[in-house]
Order: sequence, then structure tokens, then C-alpha cells
Amino acid sequence: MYGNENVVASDIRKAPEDFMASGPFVYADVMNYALLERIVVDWRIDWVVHYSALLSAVAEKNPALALSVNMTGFQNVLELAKIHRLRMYSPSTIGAFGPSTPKDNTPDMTIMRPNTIYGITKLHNELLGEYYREKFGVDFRSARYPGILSADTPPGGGTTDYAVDIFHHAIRNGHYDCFLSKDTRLPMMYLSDCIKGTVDHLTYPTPLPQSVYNIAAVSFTPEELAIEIRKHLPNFTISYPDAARPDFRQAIADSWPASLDDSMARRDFGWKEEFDLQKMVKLMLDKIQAQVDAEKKSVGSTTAEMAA
Ligand SMILES: NC(=O)c1ccc[n+]([C@@H]2O[C@H](COP(=O)([O-])OP(=O)(O)OC[C@H]3O[C@@H](n4cnc5c(N)ncnc54)[C@H](O)[C@@H]3O)[C@@H](O)[C@H]2O)c1
Ligand SMILES: C[C@@H](O)[C@H](N)C(=O)O
Repeated sequence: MYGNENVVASDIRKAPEDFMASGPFVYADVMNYALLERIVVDWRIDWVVHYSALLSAVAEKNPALALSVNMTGFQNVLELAKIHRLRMYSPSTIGAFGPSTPKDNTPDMTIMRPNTIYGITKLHNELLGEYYREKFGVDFRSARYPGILSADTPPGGGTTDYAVDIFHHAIRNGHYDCFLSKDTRLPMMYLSDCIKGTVDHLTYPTPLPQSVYNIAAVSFTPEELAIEIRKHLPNFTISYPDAARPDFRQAIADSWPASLDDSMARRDFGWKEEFDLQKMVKLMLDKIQAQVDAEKKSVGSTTAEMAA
């Protein structure tokens, strides 16, 4: 929107070649305050979009690292936003809610007692962002994302990962072993809706009444997703864990809302999704099928070259 040359992307890992070639890309460990400050000054940064975090399942396996990356990393960026007058956007998550939160049509303001380390760090960040906004005038903006579906990047170790993995398995093997029970309903969203909502939220020209908003698109269960996939791949099968021996991610999912009330985001910055379940499933299948076809073609041409 503002030109690739005006966005400095960063990570502690290399990105795919085409992404790294598309504009400035720098190493930035969010734990390293001095390095972050140097990047802000050298590149004359004025807005910062902070995504680095350990997701729910990975965080549960390594709580100490999650506390550092998710909280200290966030605090470093927020402090820089205060000192250098940066606008700051950082997503929160449905994981910031907990088992005592009302489960259906969960509003922005409600009981929030998360019982995962991921949720605790994200709720901490919401409150700290709000505090810096009130106390120091930092333009801090955040939206609670649901599970995000994308065919382009592998999922990062969350509880909603099943809703991406299922497509790869459906196309490659015709079967998926789901780690959540068939009736676990969670809010989800297609990536391009998430990007559009984020850009609209970040660029909204005037300060917004709230620092943190729910945004939602669809809610479905693994079984409902499997039924929709079967409309395109009639032989697709799915299995679920034995209820007596649930996967550790089941308890995480059970502590999250089944659906969100995002009416405040719709009112305040015009949030509206484009992708419903049907559109999302069709696009995910088409994109992953195209990837598989391209892989087969490239293996085929390599084999032919070796035989020649
Ligand atoms: N993906 C989802 O479904 C979802 C849903 C709700 C919220 N979110 C939020 O969106 C953000 C991005 O999620 P994602 O799915 O892209 O996660 P991801 O795991 O795919 O990516 C996280 C990135 O953080 C980087 N990182 C880790 N430690 C770092 C460090 N010390 N310094 C700098 N970078 C570091 C990793 O290299 C990785 O590229 C997170 O804040 C997450 O809480 C994601
Ligand atoms: C919902 C969310 O924050 C992430 N996809 C996770 O499952 O951890």
C-alpha cells in the first residue's frame, strides 16, 4: 500500500527468497532492545507492527521462552513506541479468553481469566498496551484474531493448526487424524480477511475508542469442516482421538470461545469479512492442489534431467 521499499520486514529466521528480495529485510531479535532501537533510528520507523510470539501449543511446551518472547519482546517494542512516538499494532488472540469467559458470541469486554501461558502473556500485552495508551499517549492498536487459515505458510504451532493441516492431508493422503474432537467449535478466518482487517485497523486515520477489538469471520467444528471438504473430495475421511485420551490441545481449545461478538470493530473501523466457510474451503483446496501439482512437475522434470 505504501510501497515495499517503505516497509522494513524482520525476523530471527530467513524468509523465503522471493519475500526477502521484495524489500528491506533485517535480523531483529525482539529480546534485544538496543538492536530494535537501532533499527527504529536507522530506518526512521514511524509505525511498528509487532507479530513475534510463541503460539499456544508451542508456548505450553516451553513456558519460560514464551514469557520472554511474548512479554519481554512486546514490552521492548512498546517502550520504543513511547520513546520514538511510533504507532504500534500487535495482534491479540481468542486465547486471551479463558474457561470462565462466556463461550458464545463473546463480547470485547467480559471475564478474562486465561489458563494457558499463551493467553496469560497476550492478556498482559493487551493491558500494558492500554496502559501506555492512557498514560503516555501511545497509539496502540490490537485485534483479537481467531485461528487464521492460509495455504501459503505452514502453521506456527497453535491449537487451531488442525484447520490448516487438514487440507494438506486431504489432498495428499485423502485422510486426516484430527487432534481435536469432532464437535470443538472455534472462531476462524481466512488470511486475506485478516490482512485486510489489520490494514484497515492500523491505518484508520483517527484514534479509536478502544485499544483492543474482537474480529471474527466464521466458527466451525472439525466435523463441519470435514463435511465441507467432502463436497469437493467425496472420499476424504477423518478420525478423532479417543475421548478417554485427549490430545493436550483439547483442553486449550475447550478454554476458548466458540464464537465472537465483533460488532464494535464493525462499527468503529468498518471491519467486514469476505470469506465464509464455503469460499474458504474451495480456495484452500485449489491453492494446495496447485502446490502439489507444481511439486510433481518439478520432481518429474528433475527425474527426466537425471535420466538424460
Ligand atoms: N496464526 C494464528 O492463527 C493466530 C491467531 C491469533 C493471533 N495470532 C498472533 O499473530 C502473531 C503471528 O502469529 P503466526 O501464526 O504468524 O506465528 P508464527 O509462529 O508463524 O510466527 C511467529 C514468528 O515470530 C518469530 N520469532 C520468534 N521468536 C522471536 C524473537 N525472539 N525475535 C523476533 N522474532 C521471533 C518466529 O521466527 C516466527 O517467524 C502472533 O502474535 C500470534 O499471537 C496468530
Ligand atoms: C488462536 C491462536 O492464537 C493461534 N492460532 C493458536 O492456536 O495458538
